[in-house]
Amino acid sequence: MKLCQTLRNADRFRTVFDFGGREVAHWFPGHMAKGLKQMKANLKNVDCILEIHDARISFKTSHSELGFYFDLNKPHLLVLNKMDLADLSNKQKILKKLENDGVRNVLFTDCLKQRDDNVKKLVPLVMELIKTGDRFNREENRDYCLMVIGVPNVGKSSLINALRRTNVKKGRASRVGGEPGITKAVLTKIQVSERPLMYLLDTPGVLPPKIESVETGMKLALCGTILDHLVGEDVIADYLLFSLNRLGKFGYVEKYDLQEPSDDIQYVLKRIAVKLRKTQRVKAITGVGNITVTIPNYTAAAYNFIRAFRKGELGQVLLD
Ligand SMILES: Nc1nc2c(ncn2[C@@H]2O[C@H](COP(=O)(O)OP(=O)(O)OP(=O)(O)O)[C@@H](O)[C@H]2O)c(=O)[nH]1
Repeated sequence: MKLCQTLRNADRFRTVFDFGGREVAHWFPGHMAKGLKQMKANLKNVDCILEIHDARISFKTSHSELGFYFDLNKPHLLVLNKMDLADLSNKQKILKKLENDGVRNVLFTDCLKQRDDNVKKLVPLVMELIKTGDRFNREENRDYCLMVIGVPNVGKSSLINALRRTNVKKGRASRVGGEPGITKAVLTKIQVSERPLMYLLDTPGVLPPKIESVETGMKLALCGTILDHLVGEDVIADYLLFSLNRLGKFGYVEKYDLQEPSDDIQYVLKRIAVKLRKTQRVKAITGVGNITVTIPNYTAAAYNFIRAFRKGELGQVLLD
């Protein structure tokens, strides 16, 4: 039954996405190199690195291409955040793949949840890693210091806030934003636990310098890592449709009152625009005078489609 569906889908939907000669280099601003340099310079002041990734792009992409890998001697914990948005039905496979890549310490988190049990596990887990490793020049320090690194908008500030909610019980420490690049202050030191006394160096979101494929760049864009306008909302929306169809996630059909799944982004955006009344009235000149016609606002529809995905309204996915 599943095989039949797969074969039917293979007939109906694109199996490869046409990136139209796009180049990733244009999407990544140069200031990120500065951020990376500052992080590297501060590594000697930390006991453990928290590398935070989006659980929807959790393994293939992140560790063949996105790993920061800059100090393999430091204890390292990979936090896969936004687990509420990820399809984790095959979690064991993800963990196995990561293990094959040499990543053994992994924690899935949902930082928006008021009390996430996994967030609670973070400090004890980090302590275990630090205790079994070598603190080098930090042996004398009574307090512990972590560095949180990750691409923009992945939830670094939210993780810090969740840690503080759990372990320090004081209000918000880090500003949380919906647009990539909101963590502007470089390397702010924030307390995240009282016992043991633990601080965390928050860093600005940076992309690793080497992103090999345009497809990885597009997945990052889809998850809100790169400012939409740098990539283009129309192409992000099309890649989203391509991905949903490929994964058999057809929640958009019911949400936007479509008759059936479609691979045609113009058609889907038109239906979304009609459903959400995102239409524009424009003047058209005809042979018999000016008339006003109503046309779909494709940009507004694409915006809504992408936002719905990012909020999890189109279902949980694993983009790798
Ligand atoms: N669904 C879901 N959304 C999350 C989670 N964690 C963070 N977010 C949302 O993701 C967006 C970015 O979160 P931030 O904490 O500002 O991310 P950041 O990595 O500090 O962002 P930069 O400052 O751009 O580097 C916000 O809209 C958060 O509400 C999560 O676990 N689940």
